[in-house]
Amino acid sequence: MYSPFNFLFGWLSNDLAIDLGTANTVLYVKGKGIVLREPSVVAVRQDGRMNKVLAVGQEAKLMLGKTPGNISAIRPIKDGVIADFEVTEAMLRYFIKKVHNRRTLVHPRIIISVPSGITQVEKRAVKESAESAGAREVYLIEEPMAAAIGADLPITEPTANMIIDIGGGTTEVAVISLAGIVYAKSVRVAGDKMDEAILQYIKRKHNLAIGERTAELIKTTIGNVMPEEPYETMDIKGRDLVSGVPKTITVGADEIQSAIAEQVDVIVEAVRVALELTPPELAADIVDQGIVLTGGGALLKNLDKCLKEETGMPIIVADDPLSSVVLGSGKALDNIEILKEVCID
Ligand SMILES: Nc1ncnc2c1ncn2[C@@H]1O[C@H](COP(=O)(O)OP(=O)(O)OP(=O)(O)O)[C@@H](O)[C@H]1O
Repeated sequence: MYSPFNFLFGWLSNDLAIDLGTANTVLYVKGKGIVLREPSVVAVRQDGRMNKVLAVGQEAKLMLGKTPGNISAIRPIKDGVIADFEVTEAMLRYFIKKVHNRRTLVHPRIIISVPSGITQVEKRAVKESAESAGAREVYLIEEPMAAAIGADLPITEPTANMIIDIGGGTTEVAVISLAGIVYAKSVRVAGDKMDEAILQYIKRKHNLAIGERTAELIKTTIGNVMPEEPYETMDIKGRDLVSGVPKTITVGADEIQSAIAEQVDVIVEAVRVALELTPPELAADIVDQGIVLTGGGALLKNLDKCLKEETGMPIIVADDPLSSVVLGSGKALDNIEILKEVCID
């Protein structure tokens, strides 16, 4: 409900929602909406024992695979969890400062989304890195819950809300009812594993070495789970593994489909298992209301069609799948009642 106090509080507040993703970090400021979206990459130079941060986000991503010996472009989040604590903290500190116009005295309340079913140790790492980066209070929310709120599903109703969130590191499949998670499964197969599979395929089939950025570009350009003839093609550059010199080849969408088939199967299987384990009354709701697809992986061409064919359920791609998680976390932050119900310890 609108109130001048809420308005004023929202305006003065520095509270943040953060989707600390394997591929992208997205920040939402209370009262303003999404204010930052950058790749979760940090370029670090090793000076003896000290590490110096050279670049963060987009600038650092451009350096992936192109750095000289003493500089490394690090992705500190792996499979949805913190793999490098120090670098994650430096990245968070940089992003928080950036959205608060480099004011260092700001100590916001922060809500961060985490994969469902992560360990206590992994949760503590997220909380501590946010605290070290300047947070006053840290709340955690499970990604599928945040994605469901962000996709405007009626999570507090006694009805099944089924969500599939496909990110860079994890695919989360969950059924939510009455603001609680009835079923959740997180599998560590998502966009990154598809990129890796494309990279290996090009190496094996075409004797061409490519980097992970090129592999991702192939996926987002001609990646298609059910391509049709005439197949889309793309010219890609890499290093010929036989002659050792740079070379350009043409790949087709049919090839990329077979390269990522194993990863797509894992996702389909996770959804099938979730449907099998959902209590019958809730399963009936899913038949009526369908399953909502979020995360960057939802943009993979025809994945929705393939999931529909494999499960027989209606599949709805969220309006802005790359933002669902952070928008949901932001909504929770805006509403204390929801925040109390959906946050985890
Ligand atoms: N058009 C597209 N087609 C296929 N994949 C895409 C497309 N656009 C983005 N992606 C993929 O989506 C993934 C990133 O999605 P998202 O930002 O939701 O993940 P994340 O939140 O960083 O990861 P996680 O939730 O696993 O920690 C990347 O693997 C990216 O390549």
